[in-house]
Amino acid sequence: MTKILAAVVQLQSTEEKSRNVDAAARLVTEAAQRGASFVALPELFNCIGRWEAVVAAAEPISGPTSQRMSELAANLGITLLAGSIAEQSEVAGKIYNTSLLFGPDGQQLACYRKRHLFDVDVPDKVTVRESEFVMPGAEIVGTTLPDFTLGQSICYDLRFPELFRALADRRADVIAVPAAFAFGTGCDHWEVLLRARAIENQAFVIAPNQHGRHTPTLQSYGRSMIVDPWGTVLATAADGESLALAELDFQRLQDIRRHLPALSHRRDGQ
Ligand SMILES: NC(=O)CCC(=O)C(=O)O
Repeated sequence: MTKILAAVVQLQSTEEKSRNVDAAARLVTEAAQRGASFVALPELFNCIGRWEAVVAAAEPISGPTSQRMSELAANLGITLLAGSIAEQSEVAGKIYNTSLLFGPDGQQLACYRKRHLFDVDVPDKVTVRESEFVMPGAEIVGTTLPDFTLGQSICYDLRFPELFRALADRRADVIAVPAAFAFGTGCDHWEVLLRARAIENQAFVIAPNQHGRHTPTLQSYGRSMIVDPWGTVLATAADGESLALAELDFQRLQDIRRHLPALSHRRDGQ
């Protein structure tokens, strides 16, 4: 198959897990009913807010949220990227920020732990120290699916082109960026970075984001997006909890790579 319909789910998650998981399930179901066979949820979709609340909500990988997502994928017969959840770690008081991938039979196909942690202090825009609560992941994850190879990242990873190049080296056709990208930085950086990563790695970029205010000091930018390998934005979510859908045409991807073979023009293997 050279074409599939993909969907990104935009959420305004809270600290209330059951509400968030129900909202996610409702929009994933709507996306599947509209024909999407690959659906992606945003970062920390099942609980976002104060870090203490996120840590308290952490689950093992095969916990209630992943079981619900596995069942959802199987019932709908779709491939589901469960954006990220807080995963319990071996260190007290710390979690992993973990993205899980489920196949159409409900099987867990991949697990990616966010590698780059958002420790920033941008005056009047955003101040966060994710590493106080989150352990960095070590692995780079690319998974070959029947229709395409998926590379995984999470949010702040978007600023590290070397991760995306490593995913391109693993032959990623689609790179997922589930995010809770901050409003303060998102206005200027979100779309530019997504389009740059798509163009330079000649891959579709699937970027479900959180939108709106989660706490008085934490606000996400929204504008969840699907970008094609030419850098064209194929779909953007409206503000609020919503969906954006777009066709991924893998023949077009191959054509772009053939006509403009920049990835094979790299010097010194870089
Ligand atoms: N959750 C995150 O990693 C946020 C990253 C972000 O907002 C950025 O500007 O980078």
